[in-house]
Parts: sequence; structure tokens; C-alpha cells
Amino acid sequence: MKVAAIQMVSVSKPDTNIQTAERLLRQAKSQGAELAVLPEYWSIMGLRDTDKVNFAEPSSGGSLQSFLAQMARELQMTIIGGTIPLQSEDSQKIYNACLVYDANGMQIARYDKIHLFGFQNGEESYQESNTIKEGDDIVSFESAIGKIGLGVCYDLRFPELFRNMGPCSLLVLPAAFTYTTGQAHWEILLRARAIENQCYVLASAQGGIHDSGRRTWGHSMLIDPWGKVITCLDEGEGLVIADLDLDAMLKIRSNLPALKHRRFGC
Ligand SMILES: NC(=O)CC(=O)C(=O)O
Repeated sequence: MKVAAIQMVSVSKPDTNIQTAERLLRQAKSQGAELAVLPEYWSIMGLRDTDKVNFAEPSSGGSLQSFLAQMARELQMTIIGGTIPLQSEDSQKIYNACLVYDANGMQIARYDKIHLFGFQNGEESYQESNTIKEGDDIVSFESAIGKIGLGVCYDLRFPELFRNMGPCSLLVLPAAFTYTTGQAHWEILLRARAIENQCYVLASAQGGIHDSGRRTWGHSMLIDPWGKVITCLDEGEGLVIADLDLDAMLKIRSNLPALKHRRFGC
């Protein structure tokens, strides 16, 4: 299966971001992608956190959900819709939700970001819990290539989340790592999750300077189950696309059966 990760530098106008997402999804399709993932907050990343709340849709439907469903149906592609803001029971807070659509445009999974980012170093300060309500449920779904597990951005730092999914063929991570933390940790963490779970990791990122002044790290990439980076972007919009080789994954698991050697409770 050919998979693509789309990278964006989302601006403060959601309509412009939707046009960019559509263009890049069409490009992924034209290059043969059967599955594509958008980055975290692809429609609203350019806005300040407090303004993002105003763009939240009810989970029963909205224009972002219609867009994702229609693109999946028209392009006949599984679309992992990055994250979009969905309303929660608390009017001050939204879910940072990752919705998955199959090639018929049916929503087949929803994951709400569980771990909420907090960081301050004197120059930058982020506190996602001010405006985001955390999810509670670990989510994976079945596909033609086996189980696909979902995480969002900061979740990458919590290996137990992915371990608790059971063996997946592919972990998918829409993200918007900051420039500062991404430069230091992004690739190392992604490769660690691929190596310890002996599976592919597909990460789509925001990468550049946004209208809000925030700078993100980019470096969307696909990593194989041996921990090798197969393809990677730098900053700026674009996409990475590559084939998954499940036989190679099974060979790695057979040569080095670390998943079977786990000792639960130790
Ligand atoms: N932006 C995030 O959610 C996470 C991040 O930047 C980090 O973990 O570093």
C-alpha cells in the first residue's frame, strides 16, 4: 500500500487551509496514494488557541467533516483527517479530534488527543489544557494492511499509548511539534516508536512560521519497522509518499522477536 503524509504551514484563514489540503490530497492521489494523512490542526493552526474554539463543529457533522468525507469518496482513498476541532460538553473547551474516513467516505474511527501539550522555557509557552478537553480512549482500526493505530503530536512522548494498542502494522501521527522541541526530539521519538513496536510510523506535521507567530518543525516522514527514515520533508508545505512492505516488517519481527519477548508485569 502506498501511503502519504501531507505537510502544511496553515494560515489564519480556514478557507485557504481547506484549499491547500484539497490540493495536496489530490496530489497524493495522483502519485498513487491509497491512504493519506493531514497534519494536526490543518484547518486552524494559524489561529490563536482561544480563537480555535470558535471553529469547533458538533461531532454529528459540519463543514470540515463533510469536506473530509467528500474528498475520501471522490479520491477513493482512506483519509486520516489530521485533527479538527470538535465541540465538547464544556463550551469553553474543544476536542482535538482525528477522524478517519474510508474510500466510501464513511467515518470509521475517531480519536481525541489524550495527552495535552504543556511547555514553557521563558520564551515560548503552550498550555493546551486551557482550551482542549482530553480524550480517554485509545483508538486503532483495521485496514487492508492490518491494524493502524492513532496518536496526535504530544502523544508521541507516551510509548505506553502505542503499546496498549497491541501490534499494529502502521502508527499514524498527525502533529504540529514546535520548532524548539521538534529540533531536539521529533525524529528520535518517531524512530523509537517504530523500533520498539516493529511497525511503520507515518507522521504528518505542520512546518513553518504561522500567522500567529508560532513556528513549527515540519519534517513529516515515513519510518520503517527497523527504524530507518524512508522519506522526509524539511520545512514548508508538501508531501511524503512511499510504499509499505509488510513482508519486510514480518521478517524483522521474525529475525528479532522482541514483541514476543515482552514480559508483562516486569
Ligand atoms: N505541539 C505538541 O502537541 C507537542 C510538541 O510540540 C512536543 O511534544 O514537543
